[in-house]
Amino acid sequence: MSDTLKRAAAERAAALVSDGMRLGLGTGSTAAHFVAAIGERVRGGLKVIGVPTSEATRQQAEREGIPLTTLDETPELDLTVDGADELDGQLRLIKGGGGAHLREKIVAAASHRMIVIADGSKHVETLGRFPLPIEVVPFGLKATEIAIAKVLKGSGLNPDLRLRAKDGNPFVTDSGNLILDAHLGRIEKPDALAAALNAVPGVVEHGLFLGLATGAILATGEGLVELGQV
Ligand SMILES: O=C[C@H](O)[C@H](O)[C@H](O)COP(=O)(O)O
Repeated sequence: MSDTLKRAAAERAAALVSDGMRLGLGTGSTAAHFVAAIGERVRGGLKVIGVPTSEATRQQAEREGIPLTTLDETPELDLTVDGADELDGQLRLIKGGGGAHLREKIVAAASHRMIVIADGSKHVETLGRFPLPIEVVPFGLKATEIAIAKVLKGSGLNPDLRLRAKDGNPFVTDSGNLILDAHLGRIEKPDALAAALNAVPGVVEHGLFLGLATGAILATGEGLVELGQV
C-alpha cells in the first residue's frame, strides 16, 4: 500500500480526535501516520493524552511531543486507533504482524471505541491468509507448540507453526515473549479458534481481535471507505 493511502486513512482518524480525549496509540506503519498526525495537532494546541501500544510507538509519540500515560494511571480510554493485518466484514481482525498484539489488545479492550486504519487490500472475506501470530512464553516452547498444533488439528486447521525470527534470532516481543506464526489459510470459525488457543497453557495472546473494533477506515485507490461506526 502506498504511504499516501496510509496517511489518508490516518488523517481521517486523527480528525475524530478532540480535546480531552484519552487515546490508545496503535503500532505499525499505518498507525505511525496517526501518531504523526496527532503530534502535529498537539503542537498546534490539541490537549490529549495517549497510551502507546509498543515501545516503538512510545518512542515516536515522545519525539512528537504527545503527552503519555499508562493504563495503570488511566485505565479507561476514549478511542484507540490502530492498524491491522487483516479484517473481515464483521470487523474481526488479525493483528500482530509487528509482534505488538498483546499490548494492542489490552489497550483496545480498555477503550470505548477502536478504529482500524488500513488499506483496502487488508479487507478479506475470510480471515487467515495472513499468518496468525500467537505470543507464547519462552518457557516450555516446544511443549506449547505441540499443544497449539493439536488444537489447530482438532479444529481442522493446518498445524504449520513457525517461530518468528529476526536477524537470525528468535523475535522477542516487548513483553519478553516469543511468537509462533500459524499459517492457516482460512479461519472459518474465529471465535472457536480464539477460545481454544486461549485455553493452551503458555499462550499469552493471539492476534485474533474479535468484538473489539467498532469501526474501520479503509484507504482505496478510489478513496476512503468506512465500516462500522466511525
Ligand atoms: O503488531 C503489529 C500491529 O498489529 C500492526 O498494527 C499491524 O501489523 C499492521 O501494521 P501495518 O500498518 O504496518 O501494516
